[in-house]
Amino acid sequence: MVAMVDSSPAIVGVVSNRQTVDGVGYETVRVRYLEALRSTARVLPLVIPGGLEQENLRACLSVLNGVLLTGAESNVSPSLYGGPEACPETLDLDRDRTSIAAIKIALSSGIPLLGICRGLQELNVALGGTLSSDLSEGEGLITHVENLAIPRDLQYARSHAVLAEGHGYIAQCIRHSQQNPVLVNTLHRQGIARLADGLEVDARCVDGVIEAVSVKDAATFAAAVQWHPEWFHKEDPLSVEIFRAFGEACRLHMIGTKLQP
Ligand SMILES: N[C@@H](CCC(=O)NCCCC(=O)O)C(=O)O
Repeated sequence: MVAMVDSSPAIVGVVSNRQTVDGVGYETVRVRYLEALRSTARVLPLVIPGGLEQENLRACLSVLNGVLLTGAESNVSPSLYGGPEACPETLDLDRDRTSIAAIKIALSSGIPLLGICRGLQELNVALGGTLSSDLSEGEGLITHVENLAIPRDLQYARSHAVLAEGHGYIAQCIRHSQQNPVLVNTLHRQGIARLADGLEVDARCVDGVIEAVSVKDAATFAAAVQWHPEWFHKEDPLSVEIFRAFGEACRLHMIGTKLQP
């Protein structure tokens, strides 16, 4: 008798951005994130549109084995963490609604979660933390924002060191990659101000800014980074480590759900 091997891939939802160009609305995801999921995490990405109703989002997550929260130019609405009012053009309330709800459902159902840049900020806010709306106003902080006047590859070049601390998922990835401290890229204006109680710090920049976090006592991989591992997902040892660890957790989730009666 020939044993049947199920080769279907784990499926990872990617929350998209709502953007308006020439008066027309679009849901967008940068292709680099989808490529990192397909070729390095070895999972199948599916886009989750922003602004989904709670019921439909639950239905969506019930067939997923992981959630990726990408970076975005838009900021998390300060109304979600008691911050100062922001210009509406800088926000994406549809994405906020979907991401925050998706984080809560994923964590309560043991679905693996990876946040990148805005995704890290969403995770902190979803769990009750706050954000600094402009890190450049903090005394003694290095520049964390990208220079938009230079070519894209240079904007994503490694620019400052982060040092692992604790034993969370990203701290482990950094140590496995055998580079600690490790140089990362940086393309964000905002950052964590007060860390949510449910999170632990996995890495910090030399200036003290929190650069990576893990969910305390999570049932599975649930972590986020402030830098952009998707940019070097094929060749950079730490980026490969992060996407592989996430992919592995998604496959374990898939096997677990298939074994359930
Ligand atoms: N707007 C926030 C988050 C910054 C961020 O996620 N940048 C990534 C932009 C590129 C991308 O979409 O991947 C902040 O300024 O801190």
